[in-house]
Amino acid sequence: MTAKKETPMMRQYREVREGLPPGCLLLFRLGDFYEMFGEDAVRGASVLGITLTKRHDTQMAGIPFHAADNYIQKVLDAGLKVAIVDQTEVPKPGKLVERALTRILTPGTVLEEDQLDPRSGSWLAALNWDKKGLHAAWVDLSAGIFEIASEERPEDLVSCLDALSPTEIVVPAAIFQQDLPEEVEWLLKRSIVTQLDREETESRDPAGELCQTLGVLSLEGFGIDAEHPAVPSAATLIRYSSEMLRRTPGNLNRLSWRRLDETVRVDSATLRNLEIFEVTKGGRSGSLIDCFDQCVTAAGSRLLERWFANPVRDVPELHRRQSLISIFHDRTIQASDLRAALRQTRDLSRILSRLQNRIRNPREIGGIRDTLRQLPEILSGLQILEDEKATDLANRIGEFAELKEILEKTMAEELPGKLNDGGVIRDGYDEVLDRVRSLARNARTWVAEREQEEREKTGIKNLRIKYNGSFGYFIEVTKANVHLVPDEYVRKQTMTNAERYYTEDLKEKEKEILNAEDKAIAREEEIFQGVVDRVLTDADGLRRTAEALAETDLLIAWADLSRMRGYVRPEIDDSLEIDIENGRHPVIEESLRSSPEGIAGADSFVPNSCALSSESHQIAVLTGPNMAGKSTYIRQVALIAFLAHTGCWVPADRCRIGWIDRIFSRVGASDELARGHSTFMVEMNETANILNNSSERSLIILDEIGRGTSTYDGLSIAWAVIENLHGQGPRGPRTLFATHYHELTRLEDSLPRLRNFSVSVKEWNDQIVFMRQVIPGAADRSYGIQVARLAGIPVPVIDRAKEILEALEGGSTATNAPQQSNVPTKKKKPVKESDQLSLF
Ligand SMILES: Nc1ncnc2c1ncn2[C@@H]1O[C@H](COP(=O)(O)OP(=O)(O)OP(=O)(O)O)[C@@H](O)[C@H]1O
Repeated sequence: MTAKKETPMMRQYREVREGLPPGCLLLFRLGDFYEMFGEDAVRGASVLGITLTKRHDTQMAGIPFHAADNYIQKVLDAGLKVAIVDQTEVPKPGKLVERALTRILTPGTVLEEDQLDPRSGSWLAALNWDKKGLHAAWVDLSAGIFEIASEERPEDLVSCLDALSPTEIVVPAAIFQQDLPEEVEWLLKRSIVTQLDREETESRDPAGELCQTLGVLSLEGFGIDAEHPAVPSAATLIRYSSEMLRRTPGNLNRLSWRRLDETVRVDSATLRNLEIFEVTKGGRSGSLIDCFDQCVTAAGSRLLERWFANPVRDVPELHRRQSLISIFHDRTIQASDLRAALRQTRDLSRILSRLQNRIRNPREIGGIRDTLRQLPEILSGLQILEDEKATDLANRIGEFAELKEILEKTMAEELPGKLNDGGVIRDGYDEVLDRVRSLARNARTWVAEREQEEREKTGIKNLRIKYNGSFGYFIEVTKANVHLVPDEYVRKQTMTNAERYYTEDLKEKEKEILNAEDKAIAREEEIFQGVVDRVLTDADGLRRTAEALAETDLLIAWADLSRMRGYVRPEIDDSLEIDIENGRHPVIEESLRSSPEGIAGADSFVPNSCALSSESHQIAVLTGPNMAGKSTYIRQVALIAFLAHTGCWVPADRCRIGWIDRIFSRVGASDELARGHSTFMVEMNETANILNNSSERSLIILDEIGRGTSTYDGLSIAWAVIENLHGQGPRGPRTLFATHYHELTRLEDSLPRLRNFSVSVKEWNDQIVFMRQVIPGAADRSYGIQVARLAGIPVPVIDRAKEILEALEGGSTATNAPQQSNVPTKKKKPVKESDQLSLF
């Protein structure tokens, strides 16, 4: 049997297919469709839910070219890459059209508007792990941000990456042959991972490669040594992105080194526990970031995400952000005018990134023009404030008067999404273009007039001259009037109800029109490219402007919500204290505002104060009934501390915080269970991390540690943990410890820097009323049974529980209750002094 001869087009296809990286779906442009063949077609059809067909034994599936974006998004969501082969010349009859691989789209390298979340960064990260620690580089190609970091303790860097939530991570395949730290494995499990071969990740001169892309002679200008252990990861990212974009990224000119000791470290567990970016059950709604995002521009929201992912210890920088909020807070009218102007701006930084990577779209150039139109108003809006920091912000915004004039002169007011649609360049700007356009217009008028003439000549009242892509211009006559058609009409196509004809002079005109239109589009393209090149000469200034606009938007949004919600400017200093007067939990406060009936009947948030000092009142042990508000209180303190380090104002009447190096939390464990650890193991791992890594500058919140094991073991561990955090020295980390172990309140007698607090409740007719107030002193009872009743436990069970409790507390056995010695009571010591407490 002879092998079937390969067609030239299939050769074209095969040549590209063979060179593609694994996991790619190849979309091959065939006229108005992107086609997939063979295995790609089978896979694509199942991912996209489209029909699989077969032609000459080859399986095929296609998607319309014009609707490709939606389909591409689905493929990327399924974790696959998409290779695009486009036609690179205008098809000519009888000749194989030239095609080329123009892009490989991967989740971390997409730049197209439709495939990016406007309010979230799109991070592509590269990791490497060796004896010196974990090394990483990450880039947002859609915004031109490029950073590296390296840490001896992998968990520190993992939490920094966790906050960024990379859409794709590239790693050398060999990394999996080593024993990876558990945190790294966990991070990789949650992302789309691309494994690269050795030759793709190793380079003789990674620093040199980086310099070339960034357009610099050395990395020293960025404060980065060529031997920095994360430099190879950064070079890997450049190589990988270049392969996917089919060119070196054109919008990277800076590399920053994220020094984690300049930031407030918030480990991954704490990010999740405090629901900073996502709520525990998944999704952004109800998270802290959601509560603080009231930006009017997408770039403002992305900046908020970056500031939340990178809380800083840099007190002057925090003061700068706070002062600007303060000005916008006080000058409401000016701030609202600025906001109105910002609302009219477009996403400059993403548009620029696309242009710099040769993804051009006339509407986006219109977006730049629309933004430039707003700049004078924004500039004067900032200058009018007559404030040094607002002026600094204004100084980062350019005017671009000349560029604006060029865009006004050249670009039409209403712009099409595609260059080929025509109508991009204004009438009157270019003589050549005007001439060809008027030829086309005249010819079209000729056609319209001709229709009228033909109707009169033939007496066919409903005769129409129409146009379609495959036949060009034709005359359409309904079947009933066919007998009136003159001889010179040439029949072209028969329809159910009509006949279609052409005439020689109509064909001549058609040629003239199409010719003129082609010429017009070619001329428009030439002018448009000139405009794009001109925009790019201002790229650096435009990018700086975009950053300043995003900052203005974010700070005005924060000022606005601070005013609406009654937030205050926190004082941040070098002290070792936290002093919050009437603090509130920002997310719960807002949710109570919108739904006035909480489960316990609360109708508004009850504020509570907090005073901690590493040197005097370092540890607060918080007791109180279930549902009283212990977790809420300790979380609210951590959230206020977190917010203060982003520059934001905080929900309190007054707040002073000595800067914090790390925020630790040990609360909740749900999603950690997925790692295959028991609740108790997770709890102990996290506690070990806290004990080993906290300093006198840290803030720790601990919620019921020790509850995952037997009461005595748990209590003993909790007791020893508090003693360790207190330590023997003069100071220790500021700590809030919420617990149901009332025995721990006795530590106040032996540890001078520990204070007891409780959340108050009142008893009324055997019911409890939650007061939500944190007061000095330990709680007297647990009220667990009353809370169980509130939760809907059946009455007989509640009654029986009461009997058992009474029996335990009174030592009676009349109710057939368990013996007191088997069940720890809340009021009694956990065990006999001699056999347990002597340990403490
Ligand atoms: N200060 C407050 N003002 C108003 N409502 C509050 C306040 N604090 C807590 N709440 C409400 O009470 C509910 C229970 O609070 P929280 O979970 O903090 O209690 P808890 O003492 O930690 O309970 P448990 O010991 O059972 O874990 C919260 O979901 C919230 O709706």
